[in-house]
Amino acid sequence: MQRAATGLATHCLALAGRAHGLRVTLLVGAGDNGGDALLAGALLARRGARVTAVLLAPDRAHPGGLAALRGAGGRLADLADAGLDRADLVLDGIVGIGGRGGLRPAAAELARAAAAGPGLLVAVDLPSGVDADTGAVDGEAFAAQHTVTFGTRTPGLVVGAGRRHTGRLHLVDIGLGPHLAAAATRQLTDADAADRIEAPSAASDKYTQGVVGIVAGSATYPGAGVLCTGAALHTRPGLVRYAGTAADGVRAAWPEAIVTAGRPGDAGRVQSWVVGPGVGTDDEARSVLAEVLDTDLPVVVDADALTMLADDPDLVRARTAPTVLTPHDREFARIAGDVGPDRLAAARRAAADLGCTVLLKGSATVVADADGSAFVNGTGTPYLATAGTGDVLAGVLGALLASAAVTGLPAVEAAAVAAHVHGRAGELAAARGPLLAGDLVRLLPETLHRLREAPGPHGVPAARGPAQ
Ligand SMILES: NC(=O)C1=CN([C@@H]2O[C@H](COP(=O)(O)OP(=O)(O)OC[C@H]3O[C@@H](n4cnc5c(N)ncnc54)[C@H](OP(=O)(O)O)[C@@H]3O)[C@@H](O)[C@H]2O)[C@@H](O)CC1
Ligand SMILES: [K+]
Repeated sequence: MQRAATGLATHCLALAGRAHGLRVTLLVGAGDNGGDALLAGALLARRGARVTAVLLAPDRAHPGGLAALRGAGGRLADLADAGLDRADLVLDGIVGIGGRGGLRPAAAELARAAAAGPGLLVAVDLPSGVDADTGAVDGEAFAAQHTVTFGTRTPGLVVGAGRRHTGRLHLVDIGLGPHLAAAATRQLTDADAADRIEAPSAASDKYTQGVVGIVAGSATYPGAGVLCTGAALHTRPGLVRYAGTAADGVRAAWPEAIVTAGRPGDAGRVQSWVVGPGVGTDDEARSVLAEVLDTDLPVVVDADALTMLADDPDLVRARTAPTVLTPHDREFARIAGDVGPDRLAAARRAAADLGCTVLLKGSATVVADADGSAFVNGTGTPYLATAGTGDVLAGVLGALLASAAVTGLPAVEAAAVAAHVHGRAGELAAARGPLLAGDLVRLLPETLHRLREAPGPHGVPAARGPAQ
């Protein structure tokens, strides 16, 4: 706890820019979260801050924290005299990972008053009122501008409403060890993603990198085919085959692809399929979807194919090869019912029911597998909410699944890597403002290069480009 409190106080000092004369209000619950706030408040008081603690349960406040604050010259105040209308900094130690259900009335009132006041709002470990596991908020929650969290990124900080209440996230290492890796829900780092994308070696040829087949777009709307094929080509420079009625548009845009205007069966040998973006939902599209799902190859089912699948989900249940569904919330609802406030649980439920991997797109994309293992994506930008970006994600994922068929990477990890890469490409493209989906395609090689150069756990780049 002392380590957590020291890290917390250090972040507060950096955010406030000074300690001397700083007016700090601590909102303190009865658990260790309140203890962290009291201990950090004591450290700030020793540096000259004017610290006031408001105790929600005076009889049960953390004794060590309370003694430390008193010893450092901090003072206690009633709920009615919290000073939130004049505080420079508010530390939310009402409740952390031990919280259950929505905030109780007194706690909710403090969260509201803090939000209405002028102080910088910093949550201790987790904004109070946010469900640590799901990010769901039932009623009121502390609207943090910054959250200082300990040891690991709790899923609730990055998914659902929790993400909006977290503000900027700061991680304090308290020596908990690698429990992120052991947790059922993980978040990839750049180094994790790079480790899972094999760089081509001198021994590679276009087949050993995996060949992806794309069924996307239509004669009238070739755009989805062009974006999806371009994304696959820029992710794995192996071989990309295209089959469908957008053949002319795709051929003109990407002479590197092998293109047929025929059916998937006419395309030649592939190791994975992407089916759905912009294909429509007519009888021809339905029969093409059935043909692709009838193969024993990994398949990404996206966009229109998800709409068609909603009429016959058994097409996926019957498969033995990996299937990855990539719905946004409305597509998800057609197949598996409303997403609801708990996105991870919804994705896990659908994955288990259909026996596949579900990549649920949104401001925080989550990926779940039938066995319950799951990833919360940590990359991206609101600018990604624009036409065609889903076609790009499907192409990236198809390419990674094709190489996964060679390397043995589980489909759920390929999906998590695809979401991570897609988000990083979005961040790169959005550096100068709004982005177009085509920008993502062009920036994929640079994005992958940057991931490989990202520091790994030992401070060296995770991967050093093509192996010799
Ligand atoms: N674990 C670790 O390794 C480390 C943990 N650390 C820290 O410990 C924190 C976890 O501490 P914890 O387990 O004491 O629980 P905590 O979050 O303080 O909540 C319990 C209190 O909240 C109350 N309460 C509950 N629901 C509520 C609601 N809806 N609305 C209002 N109140 C509600 C509940 O009340 P009760 O039900 O008892 O009446 C009880 O008083 C963690 O977040 C981190 O900060 C670090 O120091 C470093 C190492
Ligand atoms: K908190």
